[in-house]
Amino acid sequence: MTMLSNPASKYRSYPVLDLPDRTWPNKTISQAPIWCSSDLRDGNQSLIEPMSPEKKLRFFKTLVEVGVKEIEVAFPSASQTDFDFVRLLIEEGHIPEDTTIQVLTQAREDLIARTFESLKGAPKAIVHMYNAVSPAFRRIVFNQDKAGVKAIAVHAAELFKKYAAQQPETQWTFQYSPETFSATETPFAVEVCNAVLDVWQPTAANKVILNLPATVEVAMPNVYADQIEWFARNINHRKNVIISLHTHNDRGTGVAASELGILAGADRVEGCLFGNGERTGNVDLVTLALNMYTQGIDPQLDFSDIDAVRKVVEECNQLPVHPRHPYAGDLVHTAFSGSHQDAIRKGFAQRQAGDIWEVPYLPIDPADIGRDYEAVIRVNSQSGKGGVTYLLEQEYGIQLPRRMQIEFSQVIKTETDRSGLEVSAAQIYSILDNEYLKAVTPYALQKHRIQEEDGTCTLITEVSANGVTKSWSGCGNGPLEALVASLPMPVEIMDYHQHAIGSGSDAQAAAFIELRLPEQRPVFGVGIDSNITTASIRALFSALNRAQANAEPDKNSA
Ligand SMILES: CC(=O)SCCNC(=O)CCNC(=O)[C@H](O)C(C)(C)COP(=O)(O)OP(=O)(O)OC[C@H]1O[C@@H](n2cnc3c(N)ncnc32)[C@H](O)[C@@H]1OP(=O)(O)O
Ligand SMILES: CC(C)C(=O)C(=O)O
Repeated sequence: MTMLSNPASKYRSYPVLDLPDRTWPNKTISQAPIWCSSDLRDGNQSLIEPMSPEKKLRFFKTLVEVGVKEIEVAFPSASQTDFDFVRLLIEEGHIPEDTTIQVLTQAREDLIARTFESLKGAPKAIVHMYNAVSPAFRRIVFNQDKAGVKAIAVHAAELFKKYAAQQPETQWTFQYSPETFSATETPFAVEVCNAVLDVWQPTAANKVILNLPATVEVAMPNVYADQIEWFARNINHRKNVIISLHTHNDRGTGVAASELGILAGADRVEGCLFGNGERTGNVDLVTLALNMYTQGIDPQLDFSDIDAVRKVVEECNQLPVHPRHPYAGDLVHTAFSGSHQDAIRKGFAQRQAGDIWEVPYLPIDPADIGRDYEAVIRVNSQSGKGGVTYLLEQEYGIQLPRRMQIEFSQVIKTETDRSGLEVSAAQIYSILDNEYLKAVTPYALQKHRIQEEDGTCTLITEVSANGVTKSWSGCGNGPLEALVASLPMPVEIMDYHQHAIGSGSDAQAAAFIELRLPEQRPVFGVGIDSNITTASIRALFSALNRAQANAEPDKNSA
């Protein structure tokens, strides 16, 4: 089999509503929805190995810590493990007062009875019932017409009332999902939901949740948003109904669908952390929440330590979070490429406390979600001067002058091109050390002495020149001028910079000198020492030796 030249012979587009007066495109999200995690149900049912009770409990506690207030914890009629987990939460008192557990059941009496049984003694609970209502499911799965499928839902709604009445100690919230909602004629989905509401009779004090799943994502997110808006306009008891979204990600637009669904009037969102769930997953609650956060909206979920949350989720699901996963992936705050690094470095440098976040290429301050800045810039052969400079600054406090940034990044690029690998900050420093600080041939400074008299400085150096010890002496207005005067060859100083590294008694000085021998291109030298004059002298020798190395062999020999 290959892809078809005419896919229309096999695939068709799903129903699109006629909604010319749609309002959602003009809206913005201004507050967080009610969040419901389905990690322990939809997420769990899609795992290679479902979670053990210990893992489920660990995950549950993490969800509570993050701030999720509604947590779908099980499908209690599906397995003894799920049933027992609900019992454990209730009997061992793991459910905080402000948190409501939710459980799912098919619309079948035996399963409904078992589901209510699992909840005995719960102070409050959301009981969630579903049946698929789309044409394909009516025909293929239920072999029922519209009336038959509606009757399944209505009958189950009646059973909910019956079983709930037998456990009056619990404060019940009922939830109904017309499964495959997004692949259903929206008027029919409304018709079924209205029939369920006729049974449940929601009130302001006891609202009903109508959860509208994109069970399989079958169309673009704008189509889903139209369906939500149409549904919200036409459903009875709108004020007493919580419209909930449950998007999957088959087309890769689960997040977009939920966001547009919120614009279209939804009050609540079900999903999973980092997007686990059937097939391509449920909508990722972390991405949704942090998308809001980066628009200045309090998401009411706390991901201040996103890596700790990720660790729990990865260990419980036994699935890795992709390195490129929005916000949480290992590489998502990292720039390897030169122009990105340059812009990020400038963004950080120009930031003032209290500024609106505006660091190029970083939609969120990694520190807000517990990430440090170490991984923001990493250097490989795609990198430029900005990255190299940033790492030396951050890790070693060394601030290369601008022209030296250009020169040194070429030194690094030669190395990364040769190896094809990333270079760490430590490797960059080691290259700087070998190339500049250890540039001691042909001239190795042994010692120096400075005398100052009547504003004139005399500098005497003892130098090993090609292994022969020599003494050079020169005068000038300052040590550097005196040193240049002492050299046995003409040199021109093109640039000079110095700065302190660190503070207090451990402080060091870094000096950078750009020097040119006649008819040669300028090169930099670097010196680091606790004494600034010594650092400068070392920098000059470093530059001189590097210039000599570039010079033709028999030129300038002393
Ligand atoms: C989109 C979702 O994620 S929905 C949730 C899916 N999650 C799960 O299924 C959790 C695990 N499920 C299970 O362990 C099992 O399905 C059980 C224990 C719940 C039920 O198992 P079984 O009794 O063997 O039934 P099974 O799941 O195979 O369902 C098939 C029957 O139920 C009917 N059915 C399926 N869904 C529903 C529903 N929501 N409401 C009413 N009937 C339904 C089917 O039409 C079929 O009926 P038929 O036998 O007359 O043809
Ligand atoms: C049960 C429903 C909400 C579901 O999981 C889905 O449709 O994906």
